[in-house]
Amino acid sequence: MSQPLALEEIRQAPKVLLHDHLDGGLRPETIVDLARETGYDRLPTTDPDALRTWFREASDSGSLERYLETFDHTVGVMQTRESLVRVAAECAEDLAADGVVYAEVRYAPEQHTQTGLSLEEVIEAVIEGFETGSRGRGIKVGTLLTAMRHQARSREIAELAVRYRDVGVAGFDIAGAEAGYPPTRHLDAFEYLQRENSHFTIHAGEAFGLPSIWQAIQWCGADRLGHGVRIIDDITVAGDGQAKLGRLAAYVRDKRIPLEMCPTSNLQTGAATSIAEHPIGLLRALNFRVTVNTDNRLMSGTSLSEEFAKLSEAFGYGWDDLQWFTINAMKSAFLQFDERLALINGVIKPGFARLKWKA
Ligand SMILES: O=c1[nH]cnc2c1ncn2[C@@H]1O[C@H](CO)[C@@H](O)[C@H]1O
Ligand SMILES: [Zn+2]
Repeated sequence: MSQPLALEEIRQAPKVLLHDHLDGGLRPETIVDLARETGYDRLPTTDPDALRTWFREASDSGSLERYLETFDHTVGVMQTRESLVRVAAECAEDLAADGVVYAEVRYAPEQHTQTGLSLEEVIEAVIEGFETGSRGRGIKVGTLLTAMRHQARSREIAELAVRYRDVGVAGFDIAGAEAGYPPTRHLDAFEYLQRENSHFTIHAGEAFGLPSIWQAIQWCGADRLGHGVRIIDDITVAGDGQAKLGRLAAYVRDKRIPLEMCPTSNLQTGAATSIAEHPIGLLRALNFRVTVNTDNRLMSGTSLSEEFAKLSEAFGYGWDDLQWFTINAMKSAFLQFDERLALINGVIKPGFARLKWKA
């Protein structure tokens, strides 16, 4: 196995991030500032370093439901226009500093109306923050509007995703606890989006298995799968190493349905046991359209470069593999084809060529 790629070098590579939650990536210092400014008094600690550690440890429970409880604090300080603008701007800055050239960042507008903001005000504040934070930094950021799967506002949020699609919103998603809240609960929202020629991804196959993935694709028509790790349950590997794909796994692979994989997050919620045993290794070897993502940089104490560094160490991935994941992600973006092509040919390929030439 070759030498793992160094983190500092991976940071130089032009990367693409499709699955990152706005309320899962705040800087601890900012949480403390915003709590003070907005009168939020339920933080477990007001020391930024201790807070950073608290989020990571509290997210390590092995259960998605408990993992999601930590979001009370980030969502709690994101209830004003100013805080949303700041969090979005800093998100763009942090991703750009990590070498991300294109990102789709998601959040649930319905969670940010506790002190009276309208859904439109929330969406406009986040778009403004991303514009400010991206300017001059060589990054383009689109947003995905998420509806919470245990709530009943998905149709309304889907309509907003369509209304704002040409001005900063790239698509739609559903998130939250998966068990007990199947994607078909929100079928009307997905059917509406399909009639509107709109794009969406669905968190599926993370805490719940194949039925969730099957519904997301065959009932709801998802363009991409958030996580999708449990597709592994439809693949058997024989003693001689030959893999046999069931009908659903074959469909996902043959239709080139993008999997937004988030390795570290999966270890924390119990969806995988270690990076080395993470299904991403097999799925990449079988040529599924795998992409690498962060999910929640704060809860997982990670960045996209760090996710790649861990994978390089566990699976021996080199520059060609990283470029493959990156081009997969760019091909899967909710962005016009000509813009995707321009980024692949004008930014990603030349960027990786420089790194390969140096190596
Ligand atoms: O990995 C995940 N699986 C399911 N839901 C998630 C995950 N990460 C975050 N959220 C949920 O999405 C909301 C909007 O960003 C967050 O508030 C959190 O509740
Ligand atoms: Zn997620």
